[in-house]
This record gives sequence, structure tokens and C-alpha cells, in this order.
Amino acid sequence: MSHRAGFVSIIGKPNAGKSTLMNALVGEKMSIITPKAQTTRHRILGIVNTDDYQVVFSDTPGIIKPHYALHESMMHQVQGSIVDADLILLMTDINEQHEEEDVMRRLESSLAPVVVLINKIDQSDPETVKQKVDYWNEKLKPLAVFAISALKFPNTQHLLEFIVEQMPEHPAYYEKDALTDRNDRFFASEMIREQVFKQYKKEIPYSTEVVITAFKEEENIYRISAEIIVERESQKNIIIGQGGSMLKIVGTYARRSMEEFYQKKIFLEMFVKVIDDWRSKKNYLKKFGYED
Ligand SMILES: Nc1nc2c(ncn2[C@@H]2O[C@H](COP(=O)(O)OP(=O)(O)OP(=O)(O)O)[C@@H](O)[C@H]2O)c(=O)[nH]1
Repeated sequence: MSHRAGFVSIIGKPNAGKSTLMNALVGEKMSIITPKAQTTRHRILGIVNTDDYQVVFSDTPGIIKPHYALHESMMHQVQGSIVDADLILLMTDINEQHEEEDVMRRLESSLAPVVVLINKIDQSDPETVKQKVDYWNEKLKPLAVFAISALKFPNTQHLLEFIVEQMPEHPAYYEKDALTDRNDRFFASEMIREQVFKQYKKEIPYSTEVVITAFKEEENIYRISAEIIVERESQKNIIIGQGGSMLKIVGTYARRSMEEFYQKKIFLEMFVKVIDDWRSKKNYLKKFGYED
């Protein structure tokens, strides 16, 4: 059989479980996962390779109404991934009563077939599952509807086989040993951001960006320096915590994740910096890698 390859976008509301699914499909932790909505800010590719196919998944930020320039960039990334897709996976959380109208509107710009994934069925019952399957079949007339639990039953073989069947015949787009298009620095910043999302409340995670300022690979150790950027002086104090206690927790957990991810010893140093209203400033967003 000839080789198949294509792009598959995972889209949906914040917190639906998109990143959890992508990690299950790729079999590696490509995307950070936290219980908070809007964790994913960039489009991240996760690539599944065999001799016969290459499926390039895009994990995308959850679809929201933009409040900041940052959100606008996030939504542009969703749009870009929809336009590029050979297949779209629209993920919904079975227990959320979201109006998915804004998600559907975004699909209008695409000719790609849509598969609906009803996620988190571990937190539901068969009757509700059946109702939701019927609802989506009726509403969107998708190629297929899958009821899944990306977290509890991460056996994605059946879904993956279905996806591969939809891929066009095409040579590989990326090297066959590539798992992602992102580099080590990107994952280092994401692992710190993951801890910021986990350790702080309310607006802090959303006001924070992480920039890797140095990444030195030595034989036995990686030396990583990072800046944690916040919007206000008061947020800086919260990030640091009394006597540096909070920053120490963030650093410890982030370092452990990095040691597991890179299989290296890690030296991590972090500095906290204030940039007023960075989320609304295009020049900073560009500098931090958010596209227009
Ligand atoms: N019970 C249950 N929880 C799940 C399932 N899939 C994901 N979750 C949880 O839902 C939360 C959000 O998961 P993510 O994978 O980060 O969701 P996302 O859609 O990428 O979120 P955004 O980054 O906000 O767009 C996390 O706490 C996950 O552990 C599932 O199948 N069942």
C-alpha cells in the first residue's frame, strides 16, 4: 500500500480534553495539561509515524471570545489549523452545556470532513452518551461520532485507525523520527507554565508568560534560565511568595518534569519580571512567539 500523510486539527472549547487526547495519540507528553481552561496558547504539532503513514495532529487553544490581543493570536492559530486540516476532530465535553455555535462558525472556513469526539464519558452514563451521539449526528452530519474518555481509556487505536483511513496518499511532511515541530526551549517554557497554572489561582496564570533566556546543553546537565513575566508588581510578589517559597515550589516541580522529559540532570534558575499589560501589546506578543 502506498504511504498516507495528512494534517488533523483537534479543536473545541477550553478544557474539553484536547491536549489529553493528543498526548494519548502521540504517546508522549507534547502538550501541558492542567484543570484550568485556556492552558494551551500555541498550536502544537504532535506527529504519529509508522512505515505506512504519518499523521500530523495539531493541538489548538480552546475556542473563546477574544478579550486580549493574546486571545486574538490564539484564535488565529485555531483558524490556521482549521484551514490546513485534512480532517478536523471537534472535541466536546459531555458534561458541558456549551453553545458550540462559535466552534461551528469557525468550521465554515473549511472543506475538511469533521469527526465529533464526545469526551469524558467516564463521568457520564450510557443514556446521556446515546443522546449526545444522536444530537451531534443530527446537528453536524459528521463523518463519524466517537464517544471517548481521553483520560481514563486512552486506548486510541480504533480512533487512530479511522483517522489514518481518511488521510490522503501523500509522502511524509516531516522526518519520520520527528514527534513534534517544537524545540527543547519551547517544552522547557511549557513545563514552567504548567506549574504556574497548577500553583497559582485566579488571574495569575493567565497574566503570566515564560521566556527561556538560556538553554545550555552540557554533557551531564542542561543549564536553563527562564524569566517569568507578569503584568503587575503585585503579581510579581505573589509569584515569588513569602521568602521565595512559591517560586521554589514551581522550580522544583518544573525541574522534575524537565529531568523526566529530557532524561538529563537539570539546573534551573528563574527570574520574575514585570511588563505592564503584555497581553495587550502586539510587540511583546510577537517577541513571545505569538503569530499575528
Ligand atoms: N474525567 C475526565 N477528565 C478528562 C478527560 N480528558 C481530559 N480530562 C481533564 O480535563 C482537564 C482539561 O484537559 P486538557 O487536555 O488540558 O483540555 P484542553 O481542551 O486541551 O484545554 P485548553 O488548553 O483549555 O484548550 C484536565 O484536568 C484533564 O485531566 C476525560 O476523558 N475524563
